Amino acid sequence: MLKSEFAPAKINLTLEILGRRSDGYHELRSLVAFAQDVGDVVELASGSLSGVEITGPFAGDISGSNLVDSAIAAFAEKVPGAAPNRLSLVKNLPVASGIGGGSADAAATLRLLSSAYPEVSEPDLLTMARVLGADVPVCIRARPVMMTGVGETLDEVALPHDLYAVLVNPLAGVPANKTSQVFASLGAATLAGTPSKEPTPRFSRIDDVIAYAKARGNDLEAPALRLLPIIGTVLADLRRLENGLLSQLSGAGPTCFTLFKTRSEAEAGALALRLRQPSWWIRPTRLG
Ligand SMILES: C[C@@](CO)(OP(=O)(O)O)[C@H](O)COP(=O)(O)OP(=O)(O)OC[C@H]1O[C@@H](n2ccc(N)nc2=O)[C@H](O)[C@@H]1O
Ligand SMILES: Nc1ncnc2c1ncn2[C@@H]1O[C@H](COP(=O)(O)OP(=O)(O)O)[C@@H](O)[C@H]1O
Repeated sequence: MLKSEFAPAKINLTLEILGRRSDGYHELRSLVAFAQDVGDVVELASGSLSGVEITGPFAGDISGSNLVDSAIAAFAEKVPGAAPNRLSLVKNLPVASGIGGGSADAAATLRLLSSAYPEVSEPDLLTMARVLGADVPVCIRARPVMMTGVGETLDEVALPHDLYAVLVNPLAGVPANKTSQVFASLGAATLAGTPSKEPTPRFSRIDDVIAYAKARGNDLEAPALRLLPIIGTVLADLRRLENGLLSQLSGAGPTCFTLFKTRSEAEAGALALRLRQPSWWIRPTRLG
């Protein structure tokens, strides 16, 4: 059996942008969860050459160098003598969509490669992850966290068990530098110092999560809507779904989500939306 790692979709249940740093990056505060059964798969393949072969419905949409290759290179640099590896990637997640697909793939690659090196710890992987992208550390964890800094500070959060979502992407054309355009369009103020840290929230019931997410929202929603107005249609359609508790944008978009209390409600929501919008990518999932 070849080894494989699941690379789950990341969902920003909230995304507050606290200000712009002098290096152009933004300090943020985000409640992040992961889809339990929607994601890419990174697998060790046979062959002696280092590199990645890509299959799956969105294999053709990755432009430029693949983050899996970058992760292989980052691992080889930090672990001298690491054997070259041929990997395969099943690309199930739409590319550049605000659910961190590339970051999840890079993180899954680092986890997979490290499984042969017990001396490589999670802090080592988090250090490698930081240089690959702001969202890669959180995808190393792949568990619910409060994410702060530019994405490198991770505080574990307990989410109620029964939290379900429908993820929706309209598969509209997205510009190559979408994330930096959305951040730039926000026009956030320059930070004077390090933002003060809030206590990590505690959620005993789903209603606590909904109240928190409603109050915090996603600060990138307005600039993302300016860049991709179809996000407005997605959110309007999601907000009409029966039993939906909250509909919001994830990351810099354009993927949006609606939260539900049960799997059957999420599945019914996905089915209803597929009838209205057959060309959209629509996935019900459990969050954790
Ligand atoms: C917005 C978020 C929220 O989770 O998610 P996505 O929409 O990408 O899924 C992330 O912060 C995206 O992380 P990631 O996609 O890894 O970003 P990077 O490749 O490091 O940076 C892409 C660009 O986004 C901007 N950027 C990113 C992160 C951050 N904290 N501040 C920023 O200003 C910068 O302009 C940077 O040039
Ligand atoms: N394995 C990969 N999967 C997805 N995108 C990748 C990958 N490798 C490189 N990329 C590039 O990274 C950029 C961001 O992709 P992605 O991580 O899917 O976006 P987002 O963070 O918005 O969900 C895209 O321009 C894409 O071409």
